[in-house]
Amino acid sequence: MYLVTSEQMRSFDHDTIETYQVPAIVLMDHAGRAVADAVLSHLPKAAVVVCGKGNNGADGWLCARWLKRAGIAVSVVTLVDPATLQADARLAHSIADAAGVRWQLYEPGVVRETVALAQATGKVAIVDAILGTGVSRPLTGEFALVVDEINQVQAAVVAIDVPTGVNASTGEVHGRAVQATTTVAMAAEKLGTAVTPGALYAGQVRVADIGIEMRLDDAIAMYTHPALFRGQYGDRDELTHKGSFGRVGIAVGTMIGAARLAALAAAKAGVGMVVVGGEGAKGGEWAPDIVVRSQTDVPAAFADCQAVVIGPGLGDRAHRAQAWLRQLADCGVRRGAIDADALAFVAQDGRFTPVAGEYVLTPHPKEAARMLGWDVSAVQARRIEAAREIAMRSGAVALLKGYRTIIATPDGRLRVNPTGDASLAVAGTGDVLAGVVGSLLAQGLDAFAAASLGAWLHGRAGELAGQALTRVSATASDVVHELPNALKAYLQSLR
Ligand SMILES: NC(=O)C1=CN([C@@H]2O[C@H](COP(=O)(O)OP(=O)(O)OC[C@H]3O[C@@H](n4cnc5c(N)ncnc54)[C@H](OP(=O)(O)O)[C@@H]3O)[C@@H](O)[C@H]2O)[C@@H](O)CC1
Ligand SMILES: [K+]
Repeated sequence: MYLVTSEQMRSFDHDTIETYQVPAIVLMDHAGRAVADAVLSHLPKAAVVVCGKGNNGADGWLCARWLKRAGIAVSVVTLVDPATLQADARLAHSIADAAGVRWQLYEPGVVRETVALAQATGKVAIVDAILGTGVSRPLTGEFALVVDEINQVQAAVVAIDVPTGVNASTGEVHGRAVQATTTVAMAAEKLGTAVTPGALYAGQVRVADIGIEMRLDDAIAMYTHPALFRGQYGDRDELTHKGSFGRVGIAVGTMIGAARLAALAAAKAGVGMVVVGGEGAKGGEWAPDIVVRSQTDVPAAFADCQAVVIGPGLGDRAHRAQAWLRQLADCGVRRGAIDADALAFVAQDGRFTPVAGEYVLTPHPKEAARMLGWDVSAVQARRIEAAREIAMRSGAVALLKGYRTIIATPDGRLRVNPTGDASLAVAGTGDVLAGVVGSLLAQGLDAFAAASLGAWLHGRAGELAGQALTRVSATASDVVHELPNALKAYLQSLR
């Protein structure tokens, strides 16, 4: 569940080698063995291991030896002349060479030909040992050619640590990347394969314990998991009453449907009371569980709430968001979810107005781009940086929506949400998320917890709606209906 950057990994490798006195070649041999096991699980008759010049390549040479011992017809294609290899990569090559592993120097077409020849005997697997955490620039020349060749042949591809071309820290793709079937990550999954676009290249990620000692602290990113919220959410005993679970205020503007979704979602996520107020509140049709306040003035309607949701369906009333936040703070209301059009009043074109208190901003990539003054394509290529920048500059928790939603805090902590699928790619699901996050904030969770648990529940509800109704037919209302089942899944994983 931990997600590490290249820099963190380098420091852990260094500690293990220097302080714990485990020689690097021992770690790499464990890595080679773990990758060989992953290759064998594809039941190939032959394997082609493609090695680069660094330690990722060293893992590849050692893996080739283990595959040979397992009776697989293995050959290495190397991008550099082994005579020029340095340090541990040189030793790894010698070990493989002494064991009789066959190898040849890369030339364009060689991977394709070697795989085609091997396919005569049965299933073939390719091992990507070209670049790991050391990738530092776009792939060009033979590195680009070999990646294209690997991606064109029909074979299972097992990537060592990260697929070549994926930046292990950021998930950016350096021009092109190996499309892996399986990625075997050493010691911990790299942040770059947890978030998009990197995640789309990694296939199934397995983590191998190769004996690296890791220092785990707040600086380490992780996947959101229910166990993180044990004791904070989900337990209710006989002595609790509606006042124990807070009141959330949902601001209603001109588009009432969005506010209705947010209000229902907030109720299903367990808040003690959902209050709607603002201009559109009185005219709307609300479920009987929703309390409608007659005040059209948002701060006055929500003065006794613990949290607010500002954004869903506000439309052209969103320009008042900033004044509302100030007035709410004066009444002691300093937590909430800010979404949709209201986000523009926190930031636009890179100009930020910081938000004080426990607030969660929930932009989708287009809204994030508008806030930062970036292109949407830049936000999608560098999602971690985008989320971090919004959090740091706004002083609020940023939740950047999309597959593998990223949650960042102003002080640099990071979570990646593992739940959710294409069922959520429909209008209104963002309003549902804002309602859930507001509900959790009103129940007392801090902004980081509310954002990460909110994304988790919302994502799981989306998956469940897709399973019940197909990803094509599932709507935002269906996601609301599945929230109780998402909550059951949450409670079950705490057992
Ligand atoms: N350290 C340890 O003890 C352990 C390490 N382990 C393993 O080692 C991996 C990290 O190894 P690493 O640091 O040697 O980096 P790696 O990814 O092999 O790159 C090598 C060199 O490639 C180059 N290069 C960069 N970009 C390029 C490009 N676009 N196109 C062409 N070349 C490019 C660049 O050198 P440059 O050309 O810039 O001089 C870079 O230094 C890690 O992922 C894991 O698998 C684990 O098994 C556990 C123990
Ligand atoms: K690799």
